[in-house]
Amino acid sequence: MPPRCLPLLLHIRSYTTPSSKPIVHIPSNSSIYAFGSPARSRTPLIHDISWTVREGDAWAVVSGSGSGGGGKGAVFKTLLGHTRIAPPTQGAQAAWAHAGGLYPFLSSPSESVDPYTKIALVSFRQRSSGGGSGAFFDYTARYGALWEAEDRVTLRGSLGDLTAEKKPFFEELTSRMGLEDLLDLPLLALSNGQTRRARIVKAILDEPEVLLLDEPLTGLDPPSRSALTAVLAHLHEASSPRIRVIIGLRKGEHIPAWVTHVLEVGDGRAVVRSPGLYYQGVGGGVGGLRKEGEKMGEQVGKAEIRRGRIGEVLVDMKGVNVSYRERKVLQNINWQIRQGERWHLQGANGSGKTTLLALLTGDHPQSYTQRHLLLPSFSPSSSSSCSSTNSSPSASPSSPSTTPSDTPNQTSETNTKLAPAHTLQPRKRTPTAHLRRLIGVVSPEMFDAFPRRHPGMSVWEAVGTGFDGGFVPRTRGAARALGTKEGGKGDKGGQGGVGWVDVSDEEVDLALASGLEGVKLEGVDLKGKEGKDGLEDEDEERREEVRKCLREWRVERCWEVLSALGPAAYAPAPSPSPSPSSPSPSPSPSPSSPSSSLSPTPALSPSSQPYPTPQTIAFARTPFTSLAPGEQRLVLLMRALVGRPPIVLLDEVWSGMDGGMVRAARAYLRGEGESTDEPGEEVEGGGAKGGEKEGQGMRGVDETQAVVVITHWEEEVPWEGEEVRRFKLG
Ligand SMILES: Nc1ncnc2c1ncn2[C@@H]1O[C@H](COP(=O)(O)OP(=O)(O)OP(=O)(O)O)[C@@H](O)[C@H]1O
Repeated sequence: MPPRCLPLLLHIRSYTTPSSKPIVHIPSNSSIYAFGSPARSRTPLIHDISWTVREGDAWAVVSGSGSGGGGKGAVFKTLLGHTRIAPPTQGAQAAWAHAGGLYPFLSSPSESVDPYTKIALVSFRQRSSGGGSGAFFDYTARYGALWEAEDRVTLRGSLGDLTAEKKPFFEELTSRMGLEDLLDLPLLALSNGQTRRARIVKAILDEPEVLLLDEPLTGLDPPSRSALTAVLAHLHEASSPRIRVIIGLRKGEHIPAWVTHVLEVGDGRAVVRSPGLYYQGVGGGVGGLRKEGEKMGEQVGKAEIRRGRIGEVLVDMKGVNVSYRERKVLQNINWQIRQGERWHLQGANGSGKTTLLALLTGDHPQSYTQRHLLLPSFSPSSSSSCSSTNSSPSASPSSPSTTPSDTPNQTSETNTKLAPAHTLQPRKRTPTAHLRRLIGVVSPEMFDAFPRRHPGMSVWEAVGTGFDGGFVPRTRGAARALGTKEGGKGDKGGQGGVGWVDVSDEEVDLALASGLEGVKLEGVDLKGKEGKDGLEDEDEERREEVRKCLREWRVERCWEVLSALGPAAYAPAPSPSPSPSSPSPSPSPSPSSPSSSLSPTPALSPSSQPYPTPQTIAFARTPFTSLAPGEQRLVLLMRALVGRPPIVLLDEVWSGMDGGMVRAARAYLRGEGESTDEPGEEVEGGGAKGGEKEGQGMRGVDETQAVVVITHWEEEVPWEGEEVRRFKLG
């Protein structure tokens, strides 16, 4: 896409003299509140904001750290009329309203205009989910034949009817944005980057007066990024159509050259900066990812490689192909993924990265037709095992066996080691439900599809769905078990089920048949006591012990990820009250509510404090839907990690998160908290010097797990150098 200019942009409509009134105006020292909160009794989302956008300005709104992901989100909500702006005095309020309110340039004494019909937002969120109902929607539909009429709407059809006058502009724009060859594809078939570009093009063609683009460059490959930046620069200069663009960026993200002003939002404050000054305040790397002077990834990968810990094969594909009629998307792909490996999956938008991952997760129907696609599955013939370590999964065991014969019956002595618990099988023979348990996924599709309709689903419940990779909270028995009376309709667990995770009969069976790791199960004979009287009773007893054991491990895991990635890690607060950035009405924790299961091992704490802290407990109870999008993303990352699955897929994992969240997540993935808290110095030959707890505690992924990261930004991969392997799709 050569950087041609867009002459047509400038001539499509006759130039109209710009209004001398400001485009956006928030009077000095105003506060912004979520709707429904009384002015003086609640913490504002943003306080002391003064902001005026004038004709010709080009603004970027940047989330600073400590914003809880709601920083720029709160500003965008305000621009869309979804918050209440409170000027400091009644006089200021009256003057502001008289001058035209938030959008003075749209106020006209002669005609009444609803300004919000003139404003459009394109967010990093990809597709509309469940028709906006919050129900789960099948994000895998695009991989199969598209049957429904609505699924067959083409990109061209979705862009609306074109007048003859607009047609040249349309052609120029779609060509510049690399969409011309995709116009006749079903909208649903487009890749994430293609969809994002298409949505921006549609918004431009609709010619709003103000266009809000939240993280428009996220997920775009470098050529698409340059093309979009150039189009936006021309749009900024164009007098017709006159579209004022305001972009939202993460702190540290590259600020396009045409941006003239920056509004930085964080910690409930908004500060105006010039882009030049702003650059000085930002550390290196993308998205504020790297701390100054930080050298990434020296501890984990290299040490593990030295120790020869790179392990068994988890995925094996040879000659893999995917095509849709004549459109060949993947051709002859050979790839092996092993334990301990950290992969960076690269490729331009539309090169097939998501398709490849959908083969691994079994979501893609063509995964069944591959001749050589071996995936992990629970091995029915491997023996049970129960580890005394804390770092490995329960019903999501982490050490594979390439052949069932590698796993002879084990005694209780071997139960203290990582035990083989799953095996490689052809996709055809691998139940998809097993793949859901064995592969943790964060992706734009998952973010969009994750159901938000479940009444009051708490953060705890959302995280807990990661144990089986499903979408339905698993806290049915919580109210009874925890002895709470609060389990009303929609809150079956009482207090959001916090401190409880159900373990199904099927999971107990799986644990008994395939292995059970990471769980203290002293004295439980998983093989049964054959020949004794009352075998049935003993079986039942054993099953209940296994269930209890799994449940305790799961509860502990939930607290670990919530502590490592929750607000205590990204926005530590001195008191348990919710941070201003969190719009959620988190109940403050009552000292009586945590049951004994709310007090897991203090040694796992990221700081010297025992966890969970009151702040973490309050966060666990918060309704998932009330979180800012960045926080929801982080919760879905917790969900992907909580079961310690052997494979973790991180697709565009940082979008929507602020700098503090990204840093907390990277530190957890790389085990930085672990090395600071528990010295456990790594030594050649394995083990850890003086570190009984090596591999335990605050390490998001360990050497038995493989991670695949998909991003167009090298800097976004949490590991670097020789510890990262690269797989590039052409
Ligand atoms: N049902 C379909 N019919 C035709 N083409 C399809 C269909 N589904 C996907 N494609 C095409 O397959 C290609 C690969 O899509 P995929 O989502 O895997 O790309 P990607 O590498 O993940 O891109 P991005 O970086 O934008 O996320 C795209 O060009 C897409 O248009």
